[in-house]
Amino acid sequence: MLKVENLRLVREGKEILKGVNFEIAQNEIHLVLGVNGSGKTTLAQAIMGIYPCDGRIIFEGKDITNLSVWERARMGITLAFQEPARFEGLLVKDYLMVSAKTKSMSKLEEIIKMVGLPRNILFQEVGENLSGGERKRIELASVLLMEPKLAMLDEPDSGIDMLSFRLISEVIKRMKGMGTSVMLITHSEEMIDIADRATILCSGKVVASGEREEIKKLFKYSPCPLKR
Ligand SMILES: Nc1ncnc2c1ncn2[C@@H]1O[C@H](COP(=O)(O)OP(=O)(O)OP(=O)(O)O)[C@@H](O)[C@H]1O
Repeated sequence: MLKVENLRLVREGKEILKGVNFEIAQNEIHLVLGVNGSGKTTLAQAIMGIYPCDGRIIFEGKDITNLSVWERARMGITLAFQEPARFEGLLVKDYLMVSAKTKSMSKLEEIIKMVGLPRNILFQEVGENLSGGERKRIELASVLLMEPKLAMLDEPDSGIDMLSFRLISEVIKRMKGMGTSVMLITHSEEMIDIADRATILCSGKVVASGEREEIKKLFKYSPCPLKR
């Protein structure tokens, strides 16, 4: 469903993506692994259309390289940020309602339960009062409510406890069950077990892409062979 061809991206004179090629199949959980600074977040931002880049991005057979973020979002692509949202004064229910495809309180309640949060959190503010883990789950709830075709999740596993880690893994599997393809960005190999396939990014290049177990072994052996 997504094909990235020879993607190149330069920011402030630095080449961050150096000709990235990879594909995500329909209804697949695809893990993008890479050490810090390998370009994972930049790749997701380029696919979302946040930064202009050279190369081609094909989504469901259409060339979307020159489309805006909003046009891509309308086509069913979404990106959940690494640092979850903070909006002082905005209630969780209102934050979620903006992105929800089905705008009903019962849908919000169902999803908030799915991500393991209590119903009353809907009436709290999306701000400092919530922990990082809670805001991560709210971010995940907002992605679920969008019902996207492709969800790119940037490090949903960072800064969370083991219990939340299991719950987030379950939610990602359910996303797949609901027909969403998932591009999962992480530098932890623990999340690889829920993936179907994986890609290793290193210094802005794809060094391997393929079956989960094969990539898991490769990453353990040599997480970034291009780095000296
Ligand atoms: N605005 C910018 N200008 C110049 N270089 C940048 C800019 N933003 C990011 N970079 C550089 O691009 C490289 C890739 O960053 P990116 O955040 O995409 O990596 P990452 O793999 O997601 O890292 P992490 O695992 O630490 O989140 C890094 O070396 C970073 O310093």
